[in-house]
Amino acid sequence: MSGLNPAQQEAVNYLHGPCLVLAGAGSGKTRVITHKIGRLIQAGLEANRIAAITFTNKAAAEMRERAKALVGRPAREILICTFHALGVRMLRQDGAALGLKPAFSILDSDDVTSILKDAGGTTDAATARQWQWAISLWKNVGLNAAQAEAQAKDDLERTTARIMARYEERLAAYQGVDFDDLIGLPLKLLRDHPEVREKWQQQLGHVLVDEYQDTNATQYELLKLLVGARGRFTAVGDDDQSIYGWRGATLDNLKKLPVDYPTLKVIKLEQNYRSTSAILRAANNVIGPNPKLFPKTLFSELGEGEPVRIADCDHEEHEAERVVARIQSIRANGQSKDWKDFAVLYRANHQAKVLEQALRRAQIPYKVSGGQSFFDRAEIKDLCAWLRLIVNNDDDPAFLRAVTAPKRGIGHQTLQSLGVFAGKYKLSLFEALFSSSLSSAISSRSLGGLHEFGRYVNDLEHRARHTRGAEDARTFLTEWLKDIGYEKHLYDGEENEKVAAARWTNVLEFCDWMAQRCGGEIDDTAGVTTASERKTLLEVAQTVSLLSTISEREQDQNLVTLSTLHASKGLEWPHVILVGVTEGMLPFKLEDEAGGGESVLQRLQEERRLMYVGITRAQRSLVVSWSKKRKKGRELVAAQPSRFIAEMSLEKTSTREDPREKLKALRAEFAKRSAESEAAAAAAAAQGKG
Ligand SMILES: Nc1ncnc2c1ncn2[C@@H]1O[C@H](COP(=O)(O)OP(=O)(O)OP(=O)(O)O)[C@@H](O)[C@H]1O
Ligand SMILES: [Mg+2]
Repeated sequence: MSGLNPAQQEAVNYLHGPCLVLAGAGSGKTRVITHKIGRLIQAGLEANRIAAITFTNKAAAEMRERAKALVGRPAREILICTFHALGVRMLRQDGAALGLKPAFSILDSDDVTSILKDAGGTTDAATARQWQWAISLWKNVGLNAAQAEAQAKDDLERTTARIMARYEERLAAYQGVDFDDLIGLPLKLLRDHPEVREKWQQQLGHVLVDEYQDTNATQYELLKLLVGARGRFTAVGDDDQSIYGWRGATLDNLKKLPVDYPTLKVIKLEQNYRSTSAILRAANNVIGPNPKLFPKTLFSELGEGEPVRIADCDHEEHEAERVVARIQSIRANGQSKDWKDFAVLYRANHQAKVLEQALRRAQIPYKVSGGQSFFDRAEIKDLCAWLRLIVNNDDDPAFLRAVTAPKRGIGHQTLQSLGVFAGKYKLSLFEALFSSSLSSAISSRSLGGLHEFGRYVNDLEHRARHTRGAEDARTFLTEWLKDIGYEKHLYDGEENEKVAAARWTNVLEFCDWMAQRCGGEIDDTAGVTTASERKTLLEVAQTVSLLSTISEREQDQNLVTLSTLHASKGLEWPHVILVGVTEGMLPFKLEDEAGGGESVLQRLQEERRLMYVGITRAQRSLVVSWSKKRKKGRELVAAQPSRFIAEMSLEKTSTREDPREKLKALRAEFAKRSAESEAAAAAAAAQGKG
């Protein structure tokens, strides 16, 4: 119980009923979850009967580390994962009740787009993505295609609902599930199959949920069915940090809890342990104008600290230069030595580019989180497609990708004929390939190529099933890449040799990572299998498509973080710089998109929460920067500081950084450095002589 205040202790000790911890940023909610895991184990609950649900894989990995430090070995048996990974586990174990094979495929967003293009008869990706968006929102509120059509408000919605019906048929045929199904199908499973529900309710002794404010309606229903009438759960959250409304998350889940669980114990935490008073005041001022779901007060005992600074910049590049100068000057004056003490946060992914360029020029090491993930790279997607196909032969999108990566003389025409044939006989592409009547549709030469491919996949599957442990996996992967000639394929397909080499390095890194998983050396943060046991390549391949980042490895590296505000949730850094706090960027274009589902006011409130999340990531220093020009398409337009800057109502003690002062400091810094390097050169020369 050390390291917990009385309110936290109360939450941690309340073991046998429903409990909600509702509190502002940095008040130790996540700490309550990790300590409560320890307390539950101490009270005799078996580790494998505890489930802790986090918002991202990365948060799960961190929580597992903390749990390990608290309870030691049993930590590996606790189910610590996202709602989606929990869904995967449930479907692998019990999906048969829904007609799902244990080896079903998880389709990523690109797969979904291409299936929708096909289902809706368009080649336009933008249109397909619009459908995708609408379908996802429907699924998140628990509507199926028929229900969506029944409640459609206009022709567009009706058409989309019909496309959804065709899309769902295809998923069933592929044995594929999309991300929303990872919540929707487990929910259906528990609803419609009492014996499965009973099993899970018996199995789970306590469920803990972090970032509860960002759960959606289906996740809430799933949670309810998992915990059953006993309601042994602990949810922690902060209504002021709800920032995924646009993806279907709803604060109704907070309002419903006391109604659905009349014995709910509500605990509030008021002390913030993260930020200085100056930072906390700015945060409280910003969130002030939002309507209050629950009244909250937050205080800090970390002292007043540095004033929050505002940086007025001329344009984006100028902003990026000042970010660099800020980081360098904090390091120069000895306040922080580590790169990992810094984070630069922004509203939209595309804002990272200018920052990356400036950091590279200054040779500052950084990582981009919440941006393009390792698994989104073309070469990694190729390899994943092969692995998916090995795991589930009926995965048509994976088939189409693998059969052309690398190209093996099977042309577009052949694949199209194969597709038509498969459609006619309701077969997957892989099944169709071995059909005896396929020869009527395809030339014998092409048929030879297809059969060879099919036999090769079967052979790989057989070998992958019997490849266990890191060393064998390494051999398998090396041989496989050689067999298919993947390295040559990369170099042939890329004019720039450096780019090809970088892509090949990614491939090797991926294989290494797969091998480590086979050896049980890496915790499986998706929680699909238990960590630390040796696994077969086939088992590891099954979980691959769910893991969206390899960033677990980056965790300990000493790098500056660039991140979207959304991806920064739950994290903290000593020094934070919020960039692009410019009207139109944050809040993001409110007017342009007015008339959507939400009102402009609701959207403004969500943007304000996003600003609050950003400010409250900072522990010791915070700079908020904006620029007088912002990009609108290709043009630069005049811009105003965000209204949130005024809303922070910084007192007079807060400084607006004066660029001239900065320049003076930088010049001094430059002079100091050149003196240092001259001295170093002189010393080296002297040594040379000696
Ligand atoms: N009782 C405590 N004593 C000292 N430090 C604490 C205490 N509780 C939490 N902390 C520290 O305060 C910081 C914030 O805690 P934590 O991340 O759990 O807050 P949170 O409420 O989950 O924040 P967020 O809303 O951003 O997710 C962490 O560095 C944590 O270790
Ligand atoms: Mg937290």
